[in-house]
This record gives sequence, C-alpha cells and structure tokens, in this order.
Amino acid sequence: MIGGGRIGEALIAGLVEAGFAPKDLVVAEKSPTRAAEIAKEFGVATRSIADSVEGADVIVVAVKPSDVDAVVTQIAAGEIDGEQEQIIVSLAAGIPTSRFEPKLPAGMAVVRVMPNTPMLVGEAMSVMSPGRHARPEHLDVVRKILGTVGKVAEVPESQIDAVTAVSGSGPAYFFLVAEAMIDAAVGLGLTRATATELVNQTMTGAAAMLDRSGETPTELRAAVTSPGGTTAAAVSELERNGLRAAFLDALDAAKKRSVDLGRAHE
Ligand SMILES: NC(=O)C1=CN([C@@H]2O[C@H](COP(=O)(O)OP(=O)(O)OC[C@H]3O[C@@H](n4cnc5c(N)ncnc54)[C@H](OP(=O)(O)O)[C@@H]3O)[C@@H](O)[C@H]2O)C=CC1
Ligand SMILES: O=C(O)[C@@H]1CCC=N1
Repeated sequence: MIGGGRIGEALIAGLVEAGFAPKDLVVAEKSPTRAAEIAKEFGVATRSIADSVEGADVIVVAVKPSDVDAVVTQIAAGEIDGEQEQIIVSLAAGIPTSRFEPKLPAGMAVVRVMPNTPMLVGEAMSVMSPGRHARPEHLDVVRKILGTVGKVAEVPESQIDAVTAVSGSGPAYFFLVAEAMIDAAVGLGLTRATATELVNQTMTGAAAMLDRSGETPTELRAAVTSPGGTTAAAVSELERNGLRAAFLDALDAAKKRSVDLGRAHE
C-alpha cells in the first residue's frame, strides 16, 4: 500500500478485519508519524516504496493524484517485473491507466479503481476498470481484495470519471444533505443534539430500506408521500429550488474535475 492516508488506511483496516494476515501487508507512507500510527494500529510493516514493491503480489497506489507520477517513477525504479504477475492497483481519481503503463515493465497489469469512504465500515462501493494488460485473473484478485471492504463492480475505463462523480464523491453529497437537514431542523426550534439524532437515524433507516426493501427510490419516496400531506409540501419546495438541476450540475462538475485531474498532472 503506497500512501497511508484516509483511503489507504481504510483498505488496510478492511483487509485486516477480513482476516488478511498483517504480516502480508506492507505500507509505504511519506509521513513517518503517520507510518508509525498505522504500524501500531494494524501490526503491519512500514517500508520505503522500493522495499515495499519487491515481491509484492499487489501494489496499491493510494496517494493524491498530484503525487502519482513521482510514486510510479519510484515503483518503476524498484525490483518489479511484469513476468512476476504483479498487479498495480491505482485508487487515484482522474489518473488513467495509460499514465502508468509506459513507465512500467512491458505487459505489467494496471487496474484503476474508484472506491469510497464507506470502506471504513465495510460498505464501500468500489468500481474497477482494467488497463491494457489487465486480464480476467488480475481482476479476480482485485475483486477479492476490494470485496473485503464492500461491493465491487466493473466498468470500462471510459466510464470511470462518471463513476468517480457518482460513488467516489457520492458520500459527501449525502453528508451535505444530512448537514443541511440538521441546520433546518435547528431552525425549526429543535436542539442540535435532537436534530442530529433524528437526521442520522432517518438517513440510516432510509439507506437500509434502499438496501433491503427491493423497491426503487421512486417507490420508497411515493410510500412516504401522502396526498396533500407534509412530504408533498416539502418535496415541491425542493423541486422548486432546483434540487435535480443542482445534482445534474454537481455530478457533471465532478466528472469534469476528474478528467481535469488526469490532465493537470500530465
Ligand atoms: N478520500 C476519498 O473519499 C477518496 C479518495 N480517492 C483517491 O485516493 C487517493 C488517496 O486519497 P486520500 O486517502 O483521501 O488522501 P490522503 O492525502 O489522506 O492520503 C495520501 C497519503 O499518501 C502520502 N504520500 C504522498 N506521497 C507519498 C509517497 N511518495 N510515498 C508514500 N506516501 C505518500 C500522503 O502523505 P502527505 O500528506 O504527507 O503528502 C498521505 O498520507 C487519492 O488519489 C484520491 O483521489 C478515491 C476515492 C475516494
Ligand atoms: O474528492 C476527490 O477528489 C476524491 C475522489 C473521490 C472522492 N474523493
């Protein structure tokens, strides 16, 4: 694991929780303090990038998009070999597999993945796209690793910037809605503690219904919306204030930003 930040740590935590032996996991992290924290928390070894990649079956790149090029250069300078069937898994938003491949030994498999932070509670939505040399058996390995921390899907790489806008950034939209509801509830006179409890449990319950009821969001919303009732009054205000248009623009902006992140660090 190269980069022991929020996402790198979440994946390490998920793998350890799922029964991967800490001795089989190695973290290369720039900040010595952060590296020490992760080693202590999970019992994994921390090493330099060069020492981490040698003999690794899977090399996960979990650094910011702007740090990817420097990291790939260091990986390529290490003892790696396409023939060893090593797999590079990039979690970086926006950076295409074609940016990795020319710098690596010929034929080395690269898989681009967009995870999300619910990985921390074993509920990630991770979406993978194979690079030029990634074969089904490589994807099976990556699916097994990501499957320890949530659900896994596959799309062609042409769709992964859109995926980034939906499930990669998606948890933030959800938390923003929660924040907005809490503030509005305080505006109605509830205490912040009560507002937070009500909103958090409402969101948790609604998410569980999405997961378990087998009904679509449209059906679930209709079941809450009594004719001429309170929900209809609220939903009509949300529509009047352009909720759908705001999401159309927001996801479009996120997708464009993902494409730009790839270009910005060329
Ligand atoms: N956060 C999210 O919800 C999601 C993030 N991603 C992607 O995951 C990647 C990581 O994101 P996130 O975990 O949030 O970012 P963080 O900044 O929390 O983590 C990145 C870590 O990598 C370290 N790092 C930087 N350069 C090196 C290096 N050369 N060697 C070793 N470690 C290094 C950073 O140290 P320092 O800070 O000191 O530079 C930092 O600790 C990003 O590319 C992002 O696009 C994907 C999906 C969701
Ligand atoms: O905001 C970002 O760029 C990263 C990628 C998806 C979620 N967080």
